Amino acid sequence: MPATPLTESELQDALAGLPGWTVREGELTAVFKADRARVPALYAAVAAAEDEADHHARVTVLYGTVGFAMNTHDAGGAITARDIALATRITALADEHGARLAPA
Ligand SMILES: C[C@H](O)[C@H](O)[C@H]1CNC2=NC(N)=NC(=O)C2=N1
Repeated sequence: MPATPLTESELQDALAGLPGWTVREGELTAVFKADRARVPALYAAVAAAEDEADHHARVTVLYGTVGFAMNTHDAGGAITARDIALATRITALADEHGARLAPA
């Protein structure tokens, strides 16, 4: 998958398909409310997806929430299709593990 920066309109189109994800300080970001007991399994599933994609998010685990943030270092920190693809996968895994988007 190319590490080509998305144009602004490409990014807006992609975000339209990723409810709850926003660009914050240059990173594609989302926060989910999660049952702490299910966080380890969610993280393991996300880690496997990251390794499969060779693309990694910064994962922040707080009491009751799990946050994900990423951009593409190989594209100088831009948001690329790799970020969108991983965010899409993370959203599905969060849903599978009972995690729900946290209110903004
Ligand atoms: C060598 C390896 O393929 C690269 O460093 C990968 C690893 N994971 C990555 N993760 C993220 N978020 N951005 C990258 O550019 C990236 N590059």
